[in-house]
Amino acid sequence: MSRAVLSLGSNLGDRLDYLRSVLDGLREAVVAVSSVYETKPWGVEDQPDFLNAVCIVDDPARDHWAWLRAGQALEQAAGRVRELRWGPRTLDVDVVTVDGVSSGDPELLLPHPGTPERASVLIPWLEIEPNAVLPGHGPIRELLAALPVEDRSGVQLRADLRLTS
Ligand SMILES: Nc1ncnc2c1ncn2[C@@H]1O[C@H](COP(=O)(O)OP(=O)(O)OP(=O)(O)O)[C@@H](O)[C@H]1O
Ligand SMILES: Nc1nc2c(c(=O)[nH]1)N=C(CO)CN2
Repeated sequence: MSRAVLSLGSNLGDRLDYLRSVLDGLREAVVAVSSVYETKPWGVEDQPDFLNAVCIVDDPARDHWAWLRAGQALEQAAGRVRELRWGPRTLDVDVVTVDGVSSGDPELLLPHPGTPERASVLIPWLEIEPNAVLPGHGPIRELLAALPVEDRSGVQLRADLRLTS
């Protein structure tokens, strides 16, 4: 029933391993995975750089709430402690979009409202889905082009780090 775009982020501990834990945990549902990017922190700037990636998952048995719960369970398994909003974390899994679903529920806003401003989501997403459209906002290629150049240059491909073999 639902195909979702998930954004993955980590800036504490073994960052790559935490991102990998998501792909391991959702293995049977993963249909596409971006490269890994090293990104300058937005929101709270005085914190370590993040590794970010985007994956697309598809599972007829899961609805949008199930994707949120799956992401939260993986965050917990990574020992994530909720402290500061936009602060450092071992693992962050955000549900960016779920096909055909829009939601104003604060527990699960869809599409995720931060997406149009976040080069750390748009760049990896564009890599695996170049023609993607963010519902209510337009083609992600255009959203990315509209961001300040310094936002885009803060997102660097780490070709040496791989999530898949
Ligand atoms: N699309 C969504 N994906 C993930 N969490 C969401 C979404 N919409 C709302 N939430 C809610 O956001 C709450 C806070 O999530 P979290 O601590 O990851 O925020 P954050 O990563 O600091 O900020 P941001 O959501 O802006 O990236 C969660 O309890 C969750 O229920
Ligand atoms: N570059 C980057 N910055 C962030 C990120 C993230 O994933 N990437 N996540 C945050 C927590 O919401 C805060 N800031």
